[in-house]
Amino acid sequence: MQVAVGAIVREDGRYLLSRRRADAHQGGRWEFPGGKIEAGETPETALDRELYEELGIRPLIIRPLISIAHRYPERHVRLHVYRVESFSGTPEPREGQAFDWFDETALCALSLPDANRGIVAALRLPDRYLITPEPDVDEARFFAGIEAALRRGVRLVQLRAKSVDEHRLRLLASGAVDVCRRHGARLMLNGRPELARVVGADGVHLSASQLQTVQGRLDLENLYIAASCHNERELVLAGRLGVDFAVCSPVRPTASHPGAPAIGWLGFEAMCAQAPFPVYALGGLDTTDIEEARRRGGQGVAAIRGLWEGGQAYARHA
Ligand SMILES: Nc1nc2c([nH]c(=O)n2[C@H]2C[C@H](O)[C@@H](COP(=O)(O)OP(=O)(O)OP(=O)(O)O)O2)c(=O)[nH]1
Ligand SMILES: [Mg+2]
Repeated sequence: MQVAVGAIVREDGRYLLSRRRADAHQGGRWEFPGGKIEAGETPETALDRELYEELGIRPLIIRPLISIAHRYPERHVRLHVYRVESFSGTPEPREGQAFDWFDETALCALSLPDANRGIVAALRLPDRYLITPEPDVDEARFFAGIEAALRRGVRLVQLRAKSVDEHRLRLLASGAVDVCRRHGARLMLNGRPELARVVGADGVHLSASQLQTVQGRLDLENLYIAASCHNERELVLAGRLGVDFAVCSPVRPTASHPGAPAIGWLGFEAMCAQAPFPVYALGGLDTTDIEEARRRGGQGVAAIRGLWEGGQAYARHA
């Protein structure tokens, strides 16, 4: 079943959610308003009709957010989710449903249909994800580089330091957490979940090889979990593990991974269609590619060089 869904956002950043009728599928849970796409409709026209029928409003500015396929035991759905950034009219419960406006924290505490986990992640994540270049001995310059990116608006950072020992990684991670905190940004640690917790990181980023070793769902409570994926098999593993988002690469051939076969924008698009969570494009990209990544169904762009000091190389791995 194809479904059009609207994440309606108000000026104060709150989202409108309605309560599903007790006797409906997923009854009693909170939903983003929307409904079934009927024959002859596009997702956009269905969204327009549904929001009018359910709330008496007309969407004015909408932006594709994420597309999610989900199998409930009793039906399969594909949710075409839009961020509704402006609308006309005043929302009223035209079908007798309860509805309310929720900020991000309240949203995370609601009981939502299982398919909605990826919607909430997409709403909370930014459109760029900085991956740090491998740090060299000049740590001051390394932290200054992170700080400069944060000043340019980066809000999500992965500390990736593959060549350092555990002790130095811990120091670097603590320093990176501090810098990110000061800018209201989140830090993902490429490393062990225990270390992420100890240093106060916001999440852990798993390599594709770490993905192979985890069995079942990984429950890290309030830590974000992300993973690097290069093909659809790895995306399936990431889904089983319950990641919040993934990075798919390489979209273009890169200097840091010479010889790795590029997936191209078409490959990226196919991976986004498969993933029930937000996906960043990685590999030879910078901020000028964000629009393309979003058109292909992605959350945005992840980059080392492309988000670092205006694209300058920092070290040999950058
Ligand atoms: N509207 C909406 N549907 C969702 C969300 N998450 C989610 O899994 N779904 C599922 C639940 C349903 O199986 C399906 C929507 O179908 P529906 O039957 O409620 O659609 P509708 O509004 O056209 O319903 P109705 O007129 O028949 O009452 O999508 C969500 O956030 N919003
Ligand atoms: Mg509905």
